[in-house]
Amino acid sequence: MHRFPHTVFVAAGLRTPFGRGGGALANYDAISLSVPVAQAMADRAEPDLVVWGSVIPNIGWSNIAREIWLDAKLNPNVPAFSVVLACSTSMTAAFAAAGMLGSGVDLTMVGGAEVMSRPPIALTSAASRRLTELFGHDSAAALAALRALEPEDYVLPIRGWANRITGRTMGDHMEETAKEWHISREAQDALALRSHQRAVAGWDSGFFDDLVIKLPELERDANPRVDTSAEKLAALKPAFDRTSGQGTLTAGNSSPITDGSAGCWIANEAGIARLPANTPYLRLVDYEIAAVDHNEGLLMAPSYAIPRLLARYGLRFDDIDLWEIHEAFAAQVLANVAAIERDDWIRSKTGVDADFGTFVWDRVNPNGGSVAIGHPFGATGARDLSQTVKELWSRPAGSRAIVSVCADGGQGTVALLERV
Ligand SMILES: CC(=O)CC(=O)SCCNC(=O)CCNC(=O)[C@H](O)C(C)(C)COP(=O)(O)OP(=O)(O)OC[C@H]1O[C@@H](n2cnc3c(N)ncnc32)[C@H](O)[C@@H]1OP(=O)(O)O
Repeated sequence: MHRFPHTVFVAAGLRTPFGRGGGALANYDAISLSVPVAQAMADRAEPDLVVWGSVIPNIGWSNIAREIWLDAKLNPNVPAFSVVLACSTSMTAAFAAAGMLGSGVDLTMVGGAEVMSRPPIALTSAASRRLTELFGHDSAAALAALRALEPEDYVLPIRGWANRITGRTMGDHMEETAKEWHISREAQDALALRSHQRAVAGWDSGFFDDLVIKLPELERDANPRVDTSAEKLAALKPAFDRTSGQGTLTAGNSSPITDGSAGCWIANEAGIARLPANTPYLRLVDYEIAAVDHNEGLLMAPSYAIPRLLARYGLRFDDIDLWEIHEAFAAQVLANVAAIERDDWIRSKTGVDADFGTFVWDRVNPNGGSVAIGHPFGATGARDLSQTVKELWSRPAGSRAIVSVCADGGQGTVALLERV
């Protein structure tokens, strides 16, 4: 079975080091933080198309992909467009680019960025209507109205990283899902500790050296902690449910506020041949995008997408050599895996009637995940893809990987990759 009419490859790209919110990269914006990534990647090969995205809206631009490319002073004849699908933004950029290969588009640069340190402050529709009407006719009155703005005239579009419809944060939603799936604090902290230990080991062993560019302000991811431990994680107070005594999500087992930009390559055979000879790449066999109602769990869509994707190829858990699962929260990884381990749940929710066997936990995120590395929304998919490509590149031909990224809005993207 083939998803695409042609063979599609994902090749490892580059990213910035990921900075802590309010830290070394806080003075960048999503464009300026992506420029060095685009330049470093274009030094390796000029793409035929650029697809990029950033989740937090910015009033100063709309097509961020084109702005990055032009600010990077690269060939203006290369087209560029933007996509947004919450935390699955750069996964979606990859899928969009894969579908556009052919007819002169052989090599595409895809990715995303987020500067979570600087969420923009906007005005309500009513306040901006008042001002724009005045600015057209009476500048003095407009300036007076500007000075008279009240706190209720302002909007923080990403208020505490909240879902627009429910007004509740991602953490609030996940806390509810964790309770529903009986995900223990101990299991969450254990996953978080593993994430940090593996990310630190990945840096120490040089795994990240050719995946991450250096910036003057930061040369290595700032979030992975050498100084964390099971005891320190257990001592942290709940971050979202602070009052019931039942809260289990903490600053330690949640992905932190992060700044970063990441890219990778999507190409056909002709495009892969244009990359430097030592560039690792995998075949993008297929992908699945799922969407669920909020009440099913805001971050639970991967558990709908994964069974559908595995069943399409008759694969069982054991056939997947590497699972790269975005860790929005440790609890979200655990809840999604708990769901796909239950045959009855899979059957009733997805219509897939299959026995996938036993989930192999030690194949998950061998070089750390978003809890330790950080999660700049738009960049996470491209980071996950590059990390997967690099890891599976050292495995035998035929090895397979699943990359899974949950997203606000009850959506999720999952890719099936294979070492050729
Ligand atoms: C959006 C989508 O489409 C899908 C998704 O991915 S959903 C996920 C999106 N992302 C989010 O929602 C972000 C979630 N995270 C957050 O909101 C915030 O990080 C948070 C509220 C959980 C914590 O914020 P915070 O309190 O400012 O964190 P921070 O100051 O770093 O840590 C608090 C304390 O815990 C400590 N700590 C954190 N991690 C630790 C660890 N691993 N070990 C030991 N201590 C740790 C810190 O040192 C700090 O201690 P002090 O107060 O003594 O300095």
